Amino acid sequence: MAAVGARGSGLVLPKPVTFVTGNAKKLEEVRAILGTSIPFNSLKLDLPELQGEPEDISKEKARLAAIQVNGPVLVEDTCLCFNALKGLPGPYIKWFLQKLGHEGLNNLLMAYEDKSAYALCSFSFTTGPSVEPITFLGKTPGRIVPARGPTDFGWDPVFQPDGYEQTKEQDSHRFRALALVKSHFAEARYTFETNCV
Ligand SMILES: O=P(O)(O)OP(=O)(O)OP(=O)(O)OC[C@H]1O[C@@H](n2cnc3c(O)ncnc32)[C@H](O)[C@@H]1O
Ligand SMILES: [Mg+2]
Repeated sequence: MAAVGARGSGLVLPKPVTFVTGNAKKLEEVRAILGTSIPFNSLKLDLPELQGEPEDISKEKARLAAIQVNGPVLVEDTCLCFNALKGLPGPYIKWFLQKLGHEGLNNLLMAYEDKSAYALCSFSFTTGPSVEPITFLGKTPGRIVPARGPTDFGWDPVFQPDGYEQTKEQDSHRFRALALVKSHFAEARYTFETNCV
């Protein structure tokens, strides 16, 4: 992977990592999961999103974010995939949720016995605008249920993860994908020329 220079055996990046998202709840979860393991700044920006496969959408978000930030960026795209609908709404869940609401999401599966679904988080990281992003995936299997519980984060009320007794921070699509991001950072041993603010 390209980086600006090497100090010791780690790669030296010109700036701290910026996590780019327009979603305050995502940012809250990423902060809670990462703690101080990867120091990062955040930037609230709603990036345009490609249509297509989750990994490609996430990588393209990272490319666009890196151009804006002109430095290392981390981005994330989340899908909610219904197995009976062959993975749809998938990356388009934001718009389905906005237009149909929780009840409408349940109604999409009315004609099917199979209510199983999975949440998929795709984080992409790049050290800068000219570097191909790397993607880290985390998946949570579960099922679509009538809305219950807190209503402050997206489709949480209608998605019941298998083994849902654990809290989201301990075991979720986001947690699993971020575990891979952390491993990557530990292996690469990045250091930064300037401190995070
Ligand atoms: O700026 P970005 O990071 O793209 O933020 P976004 O809100 O547009 O997020 P996505 O494009 O990834 O769309 C995912 C949709 O799923 C929702 N969502 C994402 N993660 C979730 C989670 O863990 N639980 C519930 N809803 C979630 C989110 O609120 C969006 O409506
Ligand atoms: Mg988005």
